Amino acid sequence: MQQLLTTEQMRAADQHTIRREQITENDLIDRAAGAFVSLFAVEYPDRNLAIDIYCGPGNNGADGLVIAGLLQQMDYQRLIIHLCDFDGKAQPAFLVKLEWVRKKKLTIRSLGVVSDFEAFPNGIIIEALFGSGLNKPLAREWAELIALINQSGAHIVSVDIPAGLPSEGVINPDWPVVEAELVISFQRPKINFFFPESATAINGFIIADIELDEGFIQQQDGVFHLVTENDIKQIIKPRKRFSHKGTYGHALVIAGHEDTMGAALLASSACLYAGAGLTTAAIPSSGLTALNTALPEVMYVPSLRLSDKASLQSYSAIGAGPGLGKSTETLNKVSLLLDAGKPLLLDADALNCLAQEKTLLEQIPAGTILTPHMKEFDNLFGKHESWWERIETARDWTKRKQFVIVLKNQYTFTINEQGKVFINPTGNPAMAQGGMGDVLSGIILALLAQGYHPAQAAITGCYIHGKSADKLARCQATIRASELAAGIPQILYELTK
Ligand SMILES: NC(=O)C1=CN([C@@H]2O[C@H](COP(=O)(O)OP(=O)(O)OC[C@H]3O[C@@H](n4cnc5c(N)ncnc54)[C@H](O)[C@@H]3O)[C@@H](O)[C@H]2O)[C@@H](O)CC1
Ligand SMILES: Nc1ncnc2c1ncn2[C@@H]1O[C@H](COP(=O)(O)OP(=O)(O)O)[C@@H](O)[C@H]1O
Repeated sequence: MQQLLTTEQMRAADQHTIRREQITENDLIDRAAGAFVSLFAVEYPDRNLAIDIYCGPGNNGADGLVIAGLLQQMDYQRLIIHLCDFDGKAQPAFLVKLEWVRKKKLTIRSLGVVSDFEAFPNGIIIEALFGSGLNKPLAREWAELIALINQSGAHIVSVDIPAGLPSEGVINPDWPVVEAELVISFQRPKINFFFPESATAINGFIIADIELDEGFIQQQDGVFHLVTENDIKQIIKPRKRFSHKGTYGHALVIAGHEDTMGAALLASSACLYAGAGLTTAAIPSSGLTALNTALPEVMYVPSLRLSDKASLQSYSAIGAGPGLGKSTETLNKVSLLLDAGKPLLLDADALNCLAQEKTLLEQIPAGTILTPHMKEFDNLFGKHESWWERIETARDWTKRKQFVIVLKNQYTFTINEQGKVFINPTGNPAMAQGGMGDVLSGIILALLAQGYHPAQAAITGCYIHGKSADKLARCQATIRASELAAGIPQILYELTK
């Protein structure tokens, strides 16, 4: 997993690197600027582009100054530096780099008043006003300048992080923030890049490697981790020689209602494709013909027959919720499952019923996986004003009750029993269609049935789900949940070969 760092941890990594390599802060700024321009030149190769570089008073501004000098060395012809220091707080590193850049034949303007703002029409603004040193919302001249930058019509490229966006913590959508087309960030994405409230500030980001000590970074005791394909390859076990259907577990999918039988079919098919040895669907009898036609490999049990603990004993893992409907019957079934002593996944209406009977939350057994989207999460655990607070609540619950929460979103967060957060990098907007969640629960259930640890099943399931969608999205704009499910075996093949 890639450890994501808070600003404080990133500063510690800077200091560690400075000590270990016996370099100075100024050297690190040069390195950061060098890494920035290498990526910038790939994204914007035209040397005749008009580029305005807006520099603030701290190290972020110092980066901007060196970036300007390096772009000049790379033959970018139309560069103008704008110095912005409304508060008269220029930092030492900034002053050193200013002296350096003044020796070059570059146009340098001081922005005394905001109304002097100018930018090349259709040009590029490299925004280096504030980076991770932001310590309060931007106000007065800064807020006005940001509004002008955003309205300029220029392509905005931010250095490290858009000015005004905090690196971690609550993002208040009312705070002024630069709206960057691209952010070139150093070493690691900031934690807040993965929260939906950053959407206004960030259209896309790429990471510039500034060669901080990776060993030190990975040793930090961080909460947030970005999942990588390598991690997933290490978790997934290839199918064994001499194995048989009994080796891969028996999954029970409790899902579907007369009007929502598709949810049960989607979850069951994903469970099959993700490799459960046996899959049984507990659905209303009205769905039997559809089940036999669409998924002949899946067995059937009338949901009414699952009436006591003994009736659940033959299953290796149970997933309940997709399309079940909010009813007393569903609530009774969920109560029974909480006491079944089996690896358990609760989704959709199973969660909606728990939300109506909150005392049951305390009875959720350790190791259970809950897969809510934002609305289901808030129904269960209370309304939240920000995603940061939502994650804090999820961490409190998982640590206290030892269950796992999969909070679904563009970047789905899996929160494990220790309160660690694992951010899923796969997936895309072509997935924004009904039925996707049903497929996700089917995949995770299949992994649970195969004996994967709950948090690993959740992390791996999210990755496979998004990766199957990413493959389809290479040549199609929208994806049906059933297509995504059918793509799972190929993804598993790629991840295990
Ligand atoms: N490891 C890394 O990530 C590295 C980061 N570097 C750069 O250093 C930046 C951080 O530099 P700094 O810590 O100097 O911070 P910034 O350059 O982000 O800003 C610091 C200055 O802004 C002031 N300030 C903060 N919030 C303000 C507000 N709302 N209104 C007015 N003034 C405000 C502070 O008092 C301080 O004077 C990073 O974003 C990055 O660009 C690189 O230069 C070196 C390595
Ligand atoms: N824009 C997107 N980017 C990445 N993943 C997405 C996107 N839109 C939806 N998804 C994924 O699709 C699934 C939707 O789940 P859910 O809201 O429960 O859907 P449903 O109830 O319709 O099955 C989640 O796993 C979510 O992460």
